[in-house]
Amino acid sequence: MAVPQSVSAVFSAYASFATTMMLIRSLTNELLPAKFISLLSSIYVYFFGSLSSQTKFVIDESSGLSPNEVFQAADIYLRTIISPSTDILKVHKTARQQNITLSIYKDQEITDYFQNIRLQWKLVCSADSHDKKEKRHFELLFPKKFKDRVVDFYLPYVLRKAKEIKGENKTVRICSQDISGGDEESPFAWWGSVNLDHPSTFDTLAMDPELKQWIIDDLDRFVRRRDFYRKVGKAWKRGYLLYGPPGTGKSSLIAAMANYLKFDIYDLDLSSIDSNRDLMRNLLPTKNRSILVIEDIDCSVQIQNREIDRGYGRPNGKFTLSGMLNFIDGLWSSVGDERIIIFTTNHKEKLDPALLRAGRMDVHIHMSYCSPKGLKVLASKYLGEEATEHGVYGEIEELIGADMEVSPSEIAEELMKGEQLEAVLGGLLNFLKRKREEKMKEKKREGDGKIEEVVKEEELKEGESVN
Ligand SMILES: Nc1ncnc2c1ncn2[C@@H]1O[C@H](COP(=O)(O)OP(=O)(O)OP(=O)(O)O)[C@@H](O)[C@H]1O
Ligand SMILES: [Mg+2]
Repeated sequence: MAVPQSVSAVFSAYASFATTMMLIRSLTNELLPAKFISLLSSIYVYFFGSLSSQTKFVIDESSGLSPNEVFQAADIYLRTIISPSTDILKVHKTARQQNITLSIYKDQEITDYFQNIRLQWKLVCSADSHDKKEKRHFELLFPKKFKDRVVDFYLPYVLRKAKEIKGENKTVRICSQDISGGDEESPFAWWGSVNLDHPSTFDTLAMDPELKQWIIDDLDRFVRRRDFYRKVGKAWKRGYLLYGPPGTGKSSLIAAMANYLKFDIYDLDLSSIDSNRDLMRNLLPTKNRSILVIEDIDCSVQIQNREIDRGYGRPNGKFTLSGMLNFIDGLWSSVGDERIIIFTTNHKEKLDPALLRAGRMDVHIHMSYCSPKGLKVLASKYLGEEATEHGVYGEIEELIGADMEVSPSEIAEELMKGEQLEAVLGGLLNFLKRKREEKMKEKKREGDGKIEEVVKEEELKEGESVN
């Protein structure tokens, strides 16, 4: 039952009064009428509960294989309400963190107040006799009659607060099966993680500005649409296929997306996955608000189309990419929220058509060779705005505009070769000219080859007709 704040404040005063009166009563023996005392005590019990009417919630660190988000949120939230009276605190800071963090230590209690409800948190640790790993859970103690309010309002508030705090301090992490796990950030052995130190942001990405803006808007829309996905009964996920030649920024775009959304990246190596069960074991511990990345998908196709007869997976069944996607869809519909999946490939034409079918991947993004607009971003980022006003720049721009197939990564490499504007731009111009010459020679060779083939074919035909 909801209690208006002002009313409850009045009764709060009454309650302290009642407690005091009861104390006086026990000391002075029947100084106040018994009926009055009993009335005051029942008011106290109604609004504030008594020790015997307390409820305890137990919040385990994980539920099955998945981390328990309420535990994680409580861990973060409680750091912000530690009171000066707490006796023991845990102090930590990794090399990359800017500030020292204080957090609750085992068996320590922290008191919180929410809508006049007194809530007592305690971190309890116990050694698991099974795998000798320490098991942790929080206990949350509060008056029984507020159970609904705690579930409906307080815990969502803790989740929300933790999300805000995480957003402010979040360092984006990249998780991979190749990094050994089991640390505090990734307690499940098969996903180790390190901070993503990729400096790529949408600001530094050289690509068509309209396409860039479209992607940013698409991401914004995606994170805003929780209710929409719920309403239409779809898993809250979005799939992107990034395709294009090497060095055009596919991996950089993924890093920019992660840095923009502050989502962790899970880098999934399909060659290490044998079956749906194996895939499930890897995907279940991944967190919400994350990006699952599968790079060079065209190379994985062969691996994944192989027969499976290792005893797990379907014996002699096929584990295909599109089957895998169906599986991920199903899994995420039931346990995942706010997930992004990104495939990259250098050869879109080699992909399984089932994967390209409409609706499979929501968005296909072509990362192409550098355009004059892309050049501008790169030159001003690497050399400063003045580079684009330099005389040589116009020549470079012209070459790039004339259908040159040069990747942003090749240009970036040239731009890093020195600090002297003139020398660097001159170097880039020479590089482009050399590249253009090579290409012309190659075309000529191809042309000559074709002429030779035609001549040979005609000679053959003549020979046949003579015979
Ligand atoms: N569009 C771009 N904008 C800015 N820098 C870029 C861009 N593309 C490439 N680079 C630079 O080149 C490097 C390599 O690019 P990246 O790894 O993103 O390419 P890729 O498309 O993933 O290549 P691959 O197909 O070989 O995986 C990046 O670290 C970055 O410095
Ligand atoms: Mg890449």
